[in-house]
Amino acid sequence: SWGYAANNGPDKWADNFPIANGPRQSPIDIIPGEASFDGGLKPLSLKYDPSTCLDILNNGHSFQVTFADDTNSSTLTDGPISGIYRLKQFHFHWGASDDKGSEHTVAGTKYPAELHLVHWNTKYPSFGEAASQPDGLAVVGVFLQIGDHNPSLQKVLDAFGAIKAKGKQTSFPGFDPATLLPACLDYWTYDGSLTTPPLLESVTWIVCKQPITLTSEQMAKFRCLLFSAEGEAECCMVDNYRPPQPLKGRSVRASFK
Ligand SMILES: O=C(Nc1cc(S(=O)(=O)[N+](=O)[O-])cc([N+](=O)[O-])c1O)Nc1c(F)c(F)c(F)c(F)c1F
Ligand SMILES: [Zn+2]
Repeated sequence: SWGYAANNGPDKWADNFPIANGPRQSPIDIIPGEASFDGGLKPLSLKYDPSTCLDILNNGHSFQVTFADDTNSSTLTDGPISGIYRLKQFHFHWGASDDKGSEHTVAGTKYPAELHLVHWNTKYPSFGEAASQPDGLAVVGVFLQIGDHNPSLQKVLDAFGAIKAKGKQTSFPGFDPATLLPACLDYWTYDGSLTTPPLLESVTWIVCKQPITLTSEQMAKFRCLLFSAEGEAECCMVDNYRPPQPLKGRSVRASFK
């Protein structure tokens, strides 16, 4: 199946997922000078309840922290979207070294990693149903850059021992994802897609301008996870990012001047 290696990586995804060459694919290179300020864009409203945090899982292409999404306890509202979107999970994309790893880039600049908080539109009955609708998902992207130690992220890293190999999962109660957000929630927004197969074109992307920080030692811990399952030849989980895709006429709006 799909992955990030030469034989099954982003350049091969179109073989099984022809939408890979579609009109609203993600990620993209964000060029700040070409984004248009939209005064009608509202500030993001992210309200997360730590008691909805369930577990942490190595899914073979990243690790994800999954949330109970049967009530409106952890939601995204306002910003560029209308209605209520529920948080389903968050995960990251990162590189084999600190000079690459993010999916979105900013005027060609790559960050060492990118956090994705995946939300679904509650006008649809379920995540799966929402994921097939053009306004079904909203993903908040946050860049990571090397700097100060990140105590909140350290709680996530401390769980890695239990999820080293593909398919491993462990309970992860009481984590507050709001502690992973930057202080300033200025953002760029555009219509895009999932950046992993099935690459569904159902995502309103909301990419924060301000990165969060972590140390190089913390970043190195991400690279201890494995793409491979127990008993298989060990393959380090690195470079699990799709490169930027053609804009194809889309406009990118900025919530800030
Ligand atoms: O739930 C999903 N989460 C997800 C999205 C991305 S993403 O990079 O595409 N993203 O949108 O941030 C990356 C990872 N990850 O762990 O790397 C993820 O686990 N993907 C997903 C799916 F797996 C399906 F089979 C499906 F039918 C569907 F609708 C989906 F949306
Ligand atoms: Zn992602």
